[in-house]
Amino acid sequence: MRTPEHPGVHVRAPGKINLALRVGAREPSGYHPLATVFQAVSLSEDVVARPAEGLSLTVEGRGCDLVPVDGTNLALRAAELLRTVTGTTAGAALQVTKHVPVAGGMAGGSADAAAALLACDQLWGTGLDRRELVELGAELGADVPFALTGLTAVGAGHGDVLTSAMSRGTYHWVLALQDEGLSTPRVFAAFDDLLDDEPPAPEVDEGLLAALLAGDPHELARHLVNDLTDAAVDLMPALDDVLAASARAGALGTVLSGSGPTVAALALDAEHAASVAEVLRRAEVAAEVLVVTAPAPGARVLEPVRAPL
Ligand SMILES: C[C@](O)(CO)[C@H](O)COP(=O)(O)OP(=O)(O)OC[C@H]1O[C@@H](n2ccc(N)nc2=O)[C@H](O)[C@@H]1O
Ligand SMILES: Nc1ncnc2c1ncn2[C@@H]1O[C@H](COP(=O)(O)OP(=O)(O)OP(=O)(O)O)[C@@H](O)[C@H]1O
Repeated sequence: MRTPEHPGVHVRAPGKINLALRVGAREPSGYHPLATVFQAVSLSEDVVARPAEGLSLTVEGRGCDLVPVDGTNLALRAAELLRTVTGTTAGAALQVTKHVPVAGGMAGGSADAAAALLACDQLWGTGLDRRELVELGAELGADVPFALTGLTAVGAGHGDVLTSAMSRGTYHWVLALQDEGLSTPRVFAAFDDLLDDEPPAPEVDEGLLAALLAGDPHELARHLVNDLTDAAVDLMPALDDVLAASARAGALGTVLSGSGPTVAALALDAEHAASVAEVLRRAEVAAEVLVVTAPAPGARVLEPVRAPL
């Protein structure tokens, strides 16, 4: 009797915001040392991996027109890397559904890579453990390990050396999304251009970690910081209006996420978040305004994909 074909594996992986992003001086490798606090949010990416000959990819959802579907796509690169490392000859048809804005500073591509790694690992039965997947993820991009682990974590090195951070409670964020993205290497290059002196070695403020431990959004708001803000505004001057409007909208605090242009505004609770979001929408400084909660879990397998009837 013929075994029915595997219906596929559905994995969801979160986008992130950086509650703090401290950046040091460019290293000879071209990378910058970072000290960052990541928080995974409820805006996430979906990847379904189905059995197939060879590797193929479709991308749908928010900003999908801006996403390459060739071998440079991070989800395809992740599947290819897993094949090389494990020596499997199995294939997969990957279906990516995007919700995280493309080039928005929220690591959507990295979430796709994390989700594809886990989905293909499950589909092919390669049986790598979480630690091995995280190591593979780091080869694909600095933000991929965090998309696998999720929740709240301190990132050192290039952002890929993670230590989990204790966090109490649920945080309510209002995200101001832009239509246009910002290129991460360009923002780091602008950061270098704006420097007068060598920046100090980056460190995360203990006050921020204490605020997370206490579950105190007022205290957390006081410690939000991003050293890439001036560089991102330099490349996209309209961001100044977004940051100002977010501050005026009554949020506890605001911060640029990663290399931008997404701006995150912290609210006290769900009701406050809805009112901040409404004020921001009326200010017409963002292409889209969303309310999300955090921390969210890392890449995880969802219910089995149903076989076609
Ligand atoms: C800015 C952050 O979003 C903060 O979370 C991330 O560090 C960016 O991570 P990412 O998009 O996964 O970045 P990668 O794909 O690893 O790097 C893209 C480019 O950004 C610059 N880059 C990135 C990370 C880093 N610590 N220093 C850098 O200078 C480098 O020019 C690099 O070639
Ligand atoms: N699966 C993917 N989804 C989105 N972009 C991808 C993907 N694969 C490759 N890319 C390329 O990577 C670029 C950056 O993608 P991404 O959306 O992850 O940016 P980002 O959120 O600013 O990243 P980060 O916060 O990690 O710097 C895109 O402009 C696109 O050209």
